[in-house]
Amino acid sequence: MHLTTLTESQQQALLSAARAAQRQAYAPYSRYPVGAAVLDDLGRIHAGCNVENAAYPEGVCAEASALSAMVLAGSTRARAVLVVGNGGKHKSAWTTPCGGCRQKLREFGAPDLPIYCANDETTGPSYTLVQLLPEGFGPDHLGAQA
Ligand SMILES: O=c1ccn([C@H]2C[C@H](O)[C@@H](CO)O2)c(=O)[nH]1
Repeated sequence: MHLTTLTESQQQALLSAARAAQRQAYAPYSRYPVGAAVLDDLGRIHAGCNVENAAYPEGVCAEASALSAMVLAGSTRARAVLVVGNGGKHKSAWTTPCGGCRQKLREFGAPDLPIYCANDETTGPSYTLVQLLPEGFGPDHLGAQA
């Protein structure tokens, strides 16, 4: 895999944390379990899974869940994110963060925040946050720093 900015041990830890989280997903409606893992500025990993709801819009994405765990643990800086979903084997089907989650990542990540895609069998492409959310609005616009 090509998580070049991370150590091999961090890569493997992110991947296994996200895969373990995916197995815990509560996705009875979409049947599309997702796991996410965030590496924070202290080198810690925080995982999350999607948690759906009978009132569909109340569902929470895996990335949002992982970011909440990071904030709960006392960090507001994400250094890398890995998302695991099984959309299919075609390149276009890799699970990338939804629009809302791209904005949530913008709150806690630099423009070059690496976002890695994987499924439960293999790893996929990676992107930077600015690639997925160009010209995004963030804390800096408000004179704030997360
Ligand atoms: O990056 C993504 C994409 C989708 N989902 C969830 C939302 C919903 O529960 C299910 C289907 O969209 O997958 C995530 O958690 N993260």
